[in-house]
Amino acid sequence: MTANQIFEQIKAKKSFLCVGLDTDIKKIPKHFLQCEDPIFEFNSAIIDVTAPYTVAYKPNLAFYEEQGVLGWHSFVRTVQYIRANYPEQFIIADAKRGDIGNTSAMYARAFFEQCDVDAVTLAPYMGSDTVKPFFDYAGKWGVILALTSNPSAAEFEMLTLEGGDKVYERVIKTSAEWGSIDNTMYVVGATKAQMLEGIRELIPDHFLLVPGVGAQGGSLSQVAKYGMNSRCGLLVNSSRAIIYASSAEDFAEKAAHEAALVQSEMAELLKTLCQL
Ligand SMILES: O=c1ccn([C@@H]2O[C@H](COP(=O)(O)O)[C@@H](O)[C@H]2O)c(=O)[nH]1
Repeated sequence: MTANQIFEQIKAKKSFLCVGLDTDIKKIPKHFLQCEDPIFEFNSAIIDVTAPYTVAYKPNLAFYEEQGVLGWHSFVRTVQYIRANYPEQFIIADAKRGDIGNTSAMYARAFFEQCDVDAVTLAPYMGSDTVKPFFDYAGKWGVILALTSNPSAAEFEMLTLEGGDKVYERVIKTSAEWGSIDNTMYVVGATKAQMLEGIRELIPDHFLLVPGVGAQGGSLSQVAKYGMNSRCGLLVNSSRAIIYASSAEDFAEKAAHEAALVQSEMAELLKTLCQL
């Protein structure tokens, strides 16, 4: 998928919501535990009700790997389900991969060949040879961690380097040369929304994946104010606040309601800030 195709979806849905499929078997409604593949059954129910309000899904691999081989199977089935039923949706494997070149090439094959996601999140700490193998696949994306949403992000990402750049700024400036606006996105946490203004000076045109609204308390309006560009340029993720809106029988209805609320705020922001 190209950046323009993502933008077309944003315009069509009036949404830049990414629903995070952080499916914790201990948190899903109890009746799913009788199914052969509870995580997949829960995910497909959530996807069916949230798809009208979202342009992307982001399964986080930790929640699947925690279940061993069965969890990987649930992950693959979830990706196949989205592809088959909602082919317009952008699928991000939140795996935070990155290793020496030949190993990274194996990660890229795993996610782009064995399992047809659109994008993988990447830790850039080890440098260009760890990220570039993901750019060998036309239409696929690497989503590079830049300024993350967690409280201890400052321990490394905010350190000032010789020359004055913060570590996350150097990550962005350097890695922006490795790929293009059609294969590189950056993770910037919604909990650091005001920093988006400076980040946009470095990368005005790149898409940003922004986690941290909802359960982590980041502000959607602040993210849009500081981070939106003329083609929106944002995918804002919310996981727990949507998928666990209720743990009772009405879980799907409540998840749809939460997603619809976020989408209507997004529609308003797109109208005001992006003239859409
Ligand atoms: O900086 C980051 C990078 C990744 N994440 C991931 O996004 C979701 C957020 O989930 P919520 O339930 O909406 O808080 C989760 O998968 C994180 O691992 C992040 O939060 N911050």
